Amino acid sequence: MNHHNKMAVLGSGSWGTALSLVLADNKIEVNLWGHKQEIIDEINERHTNTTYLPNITLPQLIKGYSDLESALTEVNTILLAVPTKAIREIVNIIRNVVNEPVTIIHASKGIEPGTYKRISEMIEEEMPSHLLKDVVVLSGPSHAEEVSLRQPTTVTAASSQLQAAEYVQTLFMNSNFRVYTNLDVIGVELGGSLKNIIALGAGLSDGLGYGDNAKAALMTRGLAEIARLGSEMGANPLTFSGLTGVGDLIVTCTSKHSRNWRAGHLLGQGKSLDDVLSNIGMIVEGVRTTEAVFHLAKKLEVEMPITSAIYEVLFNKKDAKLAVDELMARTGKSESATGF
Ligand SMILES: NC(=O)c1ccc[n+]([C@@H]2O[C@H](COP(=O)([O-])OP(=O)(O)OC[C@H]3O[C@@H](n4cnc5c(N)ncnc54)[C@H](O)[C@@H]3O)[C@@H](O)[C@H]2O)c1
Ligand SMILES: O=P(O)(O)OC[C@H](O)CO
Repeated sequence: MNHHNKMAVLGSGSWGTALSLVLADNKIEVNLWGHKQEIIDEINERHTNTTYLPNITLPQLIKGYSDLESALTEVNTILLAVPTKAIREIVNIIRNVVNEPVTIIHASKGIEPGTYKRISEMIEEEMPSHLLKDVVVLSGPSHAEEVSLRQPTTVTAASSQLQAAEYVQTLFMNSNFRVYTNLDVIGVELGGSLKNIIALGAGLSDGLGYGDNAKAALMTRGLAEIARLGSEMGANPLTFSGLTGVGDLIVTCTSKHSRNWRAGHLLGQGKSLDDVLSNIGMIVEGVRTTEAVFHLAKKLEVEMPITSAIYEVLFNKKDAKLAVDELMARTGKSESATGF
């Protein structure tokens, strides 16, 4: 049973549209807001969003809005599915429109360069506390392309308030979309954001022509880096063994749908970063997250050799093969020395 029958989803790209479809399947009316008028017109007139989800028909319960104020009318639960770089701007508009406390769910995956903030921290900073009921993060191994085909998917709703996480579980859960709850917001947000760095690395490795051994090494030692930084930042290390840690790492490093893997793959084949990003045409969150985490790791003195290598390839044009050679040539380490 759902507690509410109307929600606003902000962001009409792949993920916002796919999650709107899950909500509509659960008989929730969705006000889907986006800033591109032609996409909103297509959603309302043809019930499709072919730029992001070709061959999918959207349920009638989804209505497109290009005016944010109208999209937020009579809703007390708002889902954000925009790139991390747009979060502060959108929350600032929300705060000027709503009069009652709202629950904000976010489904974005990133860390802000410069401030090193997680998305829930940015939301809490921008939203006055009397207008913010709860913040919940929805994360896990979930490509929009498969969710929109109603293929089995599992995710996690995390909040410091169990009731809020359970509320979001109830909103989204159905026979194709299974939702777990978790109280470890830090671990869930970091797992979902940092796996994108490692997915760029997995794509680079594949693009260079390396095999499954190399990719397994990147994923495993990448997870060790994620857990090392995450523990330092207050996450429960066990969270990284769950859906939002190893689960999302697997799906992003091994799936043809992943924008981050595809970006790494093109880079590994010798394309420039600018060409790669314009070729993909959708948000590749791992690029900005690599920048943020490279500097954060330096500040916290956490060893993250894979992240550093990917940073050098992305931002200092280091040859990707040389970066792999240097990772392999590091001094011998003990796998069990730190637990990671
Ligand atoms: N696509 C997926 O399968 C998937 C799954 C889980 C999480 N996510 C996360 O969801 C977030 C959104 O990703 P996506 O795949 O939907 O991206 P996308 O590129 O498909 O769509 C992003 C949408 O945001 C819009 N946008 C960009 N800048 C904006 C701004 N300043 N204001 C308002 N709208 C803006 C774009 O026009 C586009 O409609 C990312 O953080 C991503 O990591 C994506
Ligand atoms: O397509 P990506 O690489 O942005 O990954 C999408 C999701 O985060 C996978 O869970």
